[in-house]
Amino acid sequence: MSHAQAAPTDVVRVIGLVKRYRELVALDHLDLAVRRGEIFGLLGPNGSGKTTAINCILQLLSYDRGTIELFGEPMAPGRYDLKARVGVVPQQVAVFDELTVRENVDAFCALYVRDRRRRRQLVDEAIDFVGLGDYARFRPAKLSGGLARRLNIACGIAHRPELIFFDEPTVAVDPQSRANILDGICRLRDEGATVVYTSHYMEEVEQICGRIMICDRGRAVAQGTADELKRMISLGEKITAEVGELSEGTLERLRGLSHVLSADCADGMLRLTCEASAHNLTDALGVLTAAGVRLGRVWSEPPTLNDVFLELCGRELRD
Ligand SMILES: Nc1ncnc2c1ncn2[C@@H]1O[C@H](COP(=O)(O)OP(=O)(O)OP(=O)(O)O)[C@@H](O)[C@H]1O
Repeated sequence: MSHAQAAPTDVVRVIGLVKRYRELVALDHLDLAVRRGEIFGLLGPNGSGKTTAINCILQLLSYDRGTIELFGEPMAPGRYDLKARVGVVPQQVAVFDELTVRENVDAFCALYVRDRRRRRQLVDEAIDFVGLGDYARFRPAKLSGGLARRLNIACGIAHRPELIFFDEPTVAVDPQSRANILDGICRLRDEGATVVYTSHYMEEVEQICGRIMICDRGRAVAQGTADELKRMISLGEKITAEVGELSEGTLERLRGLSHVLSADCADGMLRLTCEASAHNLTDALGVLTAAGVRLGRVWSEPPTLNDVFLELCGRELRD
């Protein structure tokens, strides 16, 4: 993959990042460019290097090679001026058990904001933002998993950072908190923040991210919008049909259609994969009808990001 293009609006720019843990190459010449005001998705299976990349960018981890710039300036462990402009919501909930919800948010905000009055306002806004107003006096142990995640988010965003990293914030979260979290991330973007969002949930990434980088084994496999990624693969359409008896000859005729990539039948289900074409369904139905095949339900689906991952990396996104 070519080096990330520098653009004046890039908020994060990473070039050739290499991180090794002994023999294991966790990041293998990773390039990354995140534009101001976007939600940028890092999509990859467990162990693909997403957390390592974030920790290197934040200088929480040393790395072997590579250049990292934030807001157009070189990032280094001592650049507290840059760090103050960044918010982090780590994968594991990391809060103080002995402090209340409100005291926790205040403690994190105090790392960046000295003025007490200003801080009181920011803390109130962050608690409101994640919908924890009724729990402000609770200690974290009393919160459900989803509410604890929301507290984690409030702690990461209270100081109004321009750039926010969310590392898998919806893992093991109930649907209501998940919707609240995704909605909150979009609102942060709408208010002007730039967001880097890591996940192995393709649906979430597709739902909220403008551009997406697919990563695997520490490498950037492909990047673009979800539509651009889907156009990078040969698969354009998946057709499924409930069928009665189907002869090997009919299957062969389906395989012979000009845009069909594969045709297989098992347990009364016919599955076709096709290149993008306007006539896949009518062509397939033509063959099936001519052969007198009894049909039940028939449906067609566009590729998913899992299909993109499968074709580019040779395995499922979630294994
Ligand atoms: N401290 C460590 N020592 C040795 N290997 C590590 C360490 N931390 C991470 N790794 C390895 O580096 C690779 C990348 O891990 P990383 O946690 O960055 O992936 P990830 O995409 O964030 O996945 P996950 O969602 O599971 O955290 C994995 O193979 C992991 O086992």
